[in-house]
Amino acid sequence: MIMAESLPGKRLTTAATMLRFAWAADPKRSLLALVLFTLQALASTTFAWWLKVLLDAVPAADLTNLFLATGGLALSLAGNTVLSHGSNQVLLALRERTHALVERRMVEIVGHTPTLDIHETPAYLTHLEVLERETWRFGETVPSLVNLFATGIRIVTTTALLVTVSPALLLLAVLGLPTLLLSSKISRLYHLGNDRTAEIYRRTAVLYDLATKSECAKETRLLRLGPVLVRRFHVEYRKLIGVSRRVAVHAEALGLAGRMIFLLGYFCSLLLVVHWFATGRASIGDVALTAVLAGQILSLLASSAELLQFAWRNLATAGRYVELEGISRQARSRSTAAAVTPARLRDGIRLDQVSYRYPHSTRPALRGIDLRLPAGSTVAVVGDNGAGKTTLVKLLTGLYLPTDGKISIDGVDLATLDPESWRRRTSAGFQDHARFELPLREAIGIGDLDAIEDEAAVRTALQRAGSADLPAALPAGLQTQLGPSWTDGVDLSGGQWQKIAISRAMMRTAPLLLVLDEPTAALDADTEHRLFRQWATASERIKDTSGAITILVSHRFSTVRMADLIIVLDHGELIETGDHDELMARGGLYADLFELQARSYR
Ligand SMILES: Nc1ncnc2c1ncn2[C@@H]1O[C@H](COP(=O)(O)OP(=O)(O)OP(=O)(O)O)[C@@H](O)[C@H]1O
Repeated sequence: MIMAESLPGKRLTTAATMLRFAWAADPKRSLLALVLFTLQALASTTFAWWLKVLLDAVPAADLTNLFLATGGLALSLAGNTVLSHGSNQVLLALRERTHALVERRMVEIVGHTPTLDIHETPAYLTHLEVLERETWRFGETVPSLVNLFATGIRIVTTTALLVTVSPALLLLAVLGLPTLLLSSKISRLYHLGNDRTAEIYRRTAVLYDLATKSECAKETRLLRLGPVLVRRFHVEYRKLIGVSRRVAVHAEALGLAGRMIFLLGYFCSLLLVVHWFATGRASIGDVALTAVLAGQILSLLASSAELLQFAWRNLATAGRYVELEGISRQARSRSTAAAVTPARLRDGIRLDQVSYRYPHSTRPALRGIDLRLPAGSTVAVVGDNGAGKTTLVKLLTGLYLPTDGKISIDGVDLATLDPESWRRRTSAGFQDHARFELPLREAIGIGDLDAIEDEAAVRTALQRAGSADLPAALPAGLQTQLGPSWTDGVDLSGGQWQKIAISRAMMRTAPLLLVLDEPTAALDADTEHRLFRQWATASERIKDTSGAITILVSHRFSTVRMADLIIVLDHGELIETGDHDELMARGGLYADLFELQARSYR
């Protein structure tokens, strides 16, 4: 995994990405920020110059220079005040726009990634979480870079003025280096702190949701989980504060150490100049100039250390974005050299030695699967909990790529198919379906975006899902707003939500692959049986035109037995295939499971 702070080369790419963001979000304001911040830095530097002119003019009673310096000082101050007001306004607007752009890009990155890796790899989840909290950092890119540059110029010019008193005072600037060097170490500490707290944040978010989300309300109350949740929430929060405090103390200690080294140098230089004054080698103006300028260098170093830390932390956050973008791009790049999904299936789907291991899992969820799903067939997948059924259907729909082996669609490797074109020809309904809080028509219509406005298509999908009567049961029919979080929203029963998920899967009229992963679990066995018979008849009707394959994952053998092909999985391995009669005759796991269920119904 690439961390922005561990690879200097990556930092440059990251910095370039951040600048591109600021430019894309608001080119005019980015330019304006650049100009205003540079002018502000110049105004502050001229202030030190006019101060020197004033101090030199006092002992010589040079009235012209005294008036000139007074005017210059007033102008520098006024310029600084006006410019800092203007640059802050620009900064606020730039920050808002960049923040909005980054959020939009994050939605694109996550939403357009065809596979599920980003959601299931802990390191990527950490990136997502930190980015969610820190997208505002992208808006700081231009100002923090300009500020850093301007502070650098001010340090150099102030040191140059100091050298006019004595070159020995150059040492003062050298003693400021530890402060600057330590700033990158300090920001690394904060970055690692973010990594360490991400999981704790996740746990507090889970506990918060458990305590506040309506889906959990029944169980949390019946189980009297309230006090337990509050206690655990406090424990996690204490951990969070503990880690953050430890990081802050460590960082502050380092920062303080750097500043103490400089302070020591500051006092030594003052003593030295006072000594020169006492021995007649320096004027009172030199003492005053050293006291003012050395103090200025001190505050400039402190602010540049802070700016550096800030810039490193911005880069570290942006590094997380760059990494996620890379993963998304890699996943999407498949579509560029991609083969196009066939208009109809002739041969079917083949799996050759297909294995899949989840990220960070030691055991494969599927191992060495060899299988042929003939075009036009209805296929049932059975097996105990955790056998790998859902993993198999996620591989077939392209949500994961096999870690080994190959899945071919009519001889074409699925990994080389344009994911978009394959998605357009697949439909799926899952047991853990999403509850889209949209108007009913849209919650179903999104099953086929091309037909989302087509009310007749939505009604046909409802019919095919055996739910034609659902709109009539809701206050505004197809226009009913779903979801309890809306003022006029309606919450539904688990079975009704499931009917919507199945209707969504029925929106496509000619999919090549229809996957139903226990979407009927909340319906009674008779309804499931009737629906599957209906789908099997429908796919029989269209099999000559599309060669569609229907895959059903179910624990109900009364439905499973109707399938043309039954696949039996056990601990990630394919142990039996055949139709019901063949598998019963074999007397293996399928026959045992079937008998067991049949007995309980007798
Ligand atoms: N996101 C994930 N990360 C890591 N392991 C996972 C993930 N999802 C599933 N697994 C593991 O993969 C194995 C197969 O899971 P899968 O969901 O495919 O089983 P299943 O046969 O569909 O089970 P069920 O009948 O309970 O739905 C299980 O051991 C499970 O713990």
